[in-house]
Amino acid sequence: MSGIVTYSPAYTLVPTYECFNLCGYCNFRIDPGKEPWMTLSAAENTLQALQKQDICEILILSGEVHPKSLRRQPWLQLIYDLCELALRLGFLPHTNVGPLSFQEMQQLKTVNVSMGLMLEQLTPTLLSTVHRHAPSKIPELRLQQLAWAGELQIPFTTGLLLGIGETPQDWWETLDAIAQLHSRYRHIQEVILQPYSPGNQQTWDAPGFEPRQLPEVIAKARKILPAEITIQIPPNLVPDPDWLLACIEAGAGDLGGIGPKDEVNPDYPHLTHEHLLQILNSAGWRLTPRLPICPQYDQWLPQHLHTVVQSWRNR
Ligand SMILES: O=c1nc2n(C[C@H](O)[C@H](O)[C@H](O)CO)c3cc(O)ccc3cc-2c(=O)[nH]1
Ligand SMILES: C[C@H]1O[C@@H](n2cnc3c(N)ncnc32)[C@H](O)[C@@H]1O
Ligand code: MET
Ligand code: SF4
Repeated sequence: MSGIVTYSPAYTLVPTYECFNLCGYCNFRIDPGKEPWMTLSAAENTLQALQKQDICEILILSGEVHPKSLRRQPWLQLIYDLCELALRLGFLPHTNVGPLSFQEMQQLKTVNVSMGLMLEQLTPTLLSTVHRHAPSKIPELRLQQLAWAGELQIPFTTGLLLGIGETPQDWWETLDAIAQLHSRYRHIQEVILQPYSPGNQQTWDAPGFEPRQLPEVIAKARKILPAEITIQIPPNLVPDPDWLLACIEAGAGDLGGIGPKDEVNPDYPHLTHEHLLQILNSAGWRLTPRLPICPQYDQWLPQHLHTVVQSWRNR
């Protein structure tokens, strides 16, 4: 078999690393109040330097401020302003900053071409293990986000974090839940199958997800999810080229956002573009850049976003 594999040329902006959750596998978070937040002028300098490069997507990825904190509103405002800035400089923002209220999502819809939130895993058993100190990872809360994104017609990315203490049966149940929500709203663009990969900051001591298992999971996910949902895998977390190709053969059609730094997994740098191309081409696959929104969702965009997306499609 052969065909096309896509990726999104992306750069990640981090409004803040501080997070009130303490997921056992996280290598991203710092304690609240430890570091100042990103400033708009720093972001503007960074983004201006990127304008000369072939980057389309700005991924806004953040640690979380508690919904009841007085700092929640300024935090959301910063995220909004960063999206607006990215748009003004010609980029397409995709925000993944944890669970939001319906109103918060509604606001961010006006400055994002798509948004995302990983379900991680729906099994409640993780609430007494890796998610014991992570109220944002309550399964019902995350499912609610997917339903709200559907109601608001936000093109959405979700996914599973594999190897955090769940069983294979749990994978199929989480995938079924995504398929069901999608059949109601038709808003899921892509599902990320993310192998948990240990780093040197996390509190949980466990080996990573075995990447050799990934092709089987992809093949079964491909049967559970409808064909219009793309399965995405992060190539930097599948280190062996043969397993990477096996994942693609099994039905993973997208490699996600690829940029200079994987902020979530800083210990796993991406291959160079040339190396990745060489691996894929050697097996007959073509690697093509894509936008963070699929064409079938363009009609869901507010007019000002529709215009920016059209100009990217015409490049
Ligand atoms: O570089 C990364 N990009 C991540 N992305 C970016 C993603 O690959 C792209 O932003 C989407 O495919 C949209 O183009 C996420 C996006 C989401 O909506 C939800 C989770 C992730 C997780 C990661 C991640 O761990 N590392
Ligand atoms: C942004 C997304 O990154 C994922 N994430 C968080 N920590 C890790 C890790 N150690 N390995 C792989 N993925 C991780 C979670 O699924 C989160 O939702
Ligand atoms: N805090 C958000 C979440 O876990 C996004 C970043 S995770 C490193 O969903
Ligand atoms: S994974 Fe996200 S929610 Fe969990 S501690 Fe890290 S930043 Fe916070």
